[in-house]
Amino acid sequence: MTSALILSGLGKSFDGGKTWAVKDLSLEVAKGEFLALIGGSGSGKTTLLKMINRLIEPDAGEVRIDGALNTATPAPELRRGIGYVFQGAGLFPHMTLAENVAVTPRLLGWERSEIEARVAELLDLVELPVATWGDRLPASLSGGQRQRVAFARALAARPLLVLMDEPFGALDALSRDGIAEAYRRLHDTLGLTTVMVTHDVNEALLTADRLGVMKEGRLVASGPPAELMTQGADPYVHDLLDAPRRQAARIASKFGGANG
Ligand SMILES: Nc1ncnc2c1ncn2[C@@H]1O[C@H](COP(=O)(O)OP(=O)(O)OP(=O)(O)O)[C@@H](O)[C@H]1O
Repeated sequence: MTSALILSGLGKSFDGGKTWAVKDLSLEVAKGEFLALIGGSGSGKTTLLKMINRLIEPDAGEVRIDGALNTATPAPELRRGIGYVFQGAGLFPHMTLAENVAVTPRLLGWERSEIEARVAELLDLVELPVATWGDRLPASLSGGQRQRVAFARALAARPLLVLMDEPFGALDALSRDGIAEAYRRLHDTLGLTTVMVTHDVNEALLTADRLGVMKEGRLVASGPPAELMTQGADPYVHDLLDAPRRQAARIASKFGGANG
C-alpha cells in the first residue's frame, strides 16, 4: 500500500548551512494514521510540518504525498488539497462562519449548491449547525467554537491529509480535551491521515496512534505511545513521555488524602 506521506532526508537551514532546523529527517506515515510530533521548543516541529505543504521549502531531501513529489504541483494548488489547522484558528474576521468554511471550495470553483451542502454538512459535523451559526462572525464565538470552525474549514475540500500545528493551543484544558476527542472521531470517520505538532504530551499520548519525538532537528524516536513509554531507551524520550506521570504523582502526593 502507498504511504500517505513519505519524508526522505529532509533538511532545512535558515542560516546557509551553519545550523539545521531540521536535519536529515526521514519518516513514513501510513494512510489513516494519526501521528503526533512532540519535542522541545525549537526542535524543528513546525519547520517540518511546513515543509510538507511548502510553506517552507527544504534545502535537502524530498516529500511525497500519496506517492507524488510535493514539488510536482504548484504550491498554492498543493495547499488547497491539504488540510491545515494552526493555533488561534486564523479565521477571516470579516467573513461569516459559512463563508470561512467555503473559502477553499470557492477557490476550487465548486458549484454554489455543492458548496452550500458541504458547508452545512461540515458545520453540522463540528456541532455548529448552519441555520444557527452560519451567519455569525468569528469575533462573536468562543475560542473553542472558532477552533471547531477552523477544523470545518480545513476539511471543506475533502483533503485526506491534515496538518495541525498546536491546534488546541489557545484553549483551556477542558475545551482542549473535548475538541481533541471530537477531532479524533472525525479523523476516524473520514479516514484522514493526520500529522499534529503539539507541546502537550498528554494530548499526544491520548490522541495519536504514533508519536514522533524531535530533538535538535532530528527525529530521535518514533512509535506507538505504549511502545515508547515502556522501552524508554533514550533518556530524553523517557523524560518527555514520563512528564504527565510525574505530574500526576506530584498532584496525588499533594492532594491525595484530601478526599479521604
Ligand atoms: N523563518 C525562520 N528564520 C530563521 N530561523 C527560523 C525560522 N523558523 C524557524 N527558525 C529556527 O528553526 C528552529 C526550529 O524552529 P521550529 O519553529 O521548527 O521549532 P518548533 O519545534 O516548532 O518550536 P516550538 O515548539 O517552540 O514552536 C529554531 O531554532 C528556530 O529559531
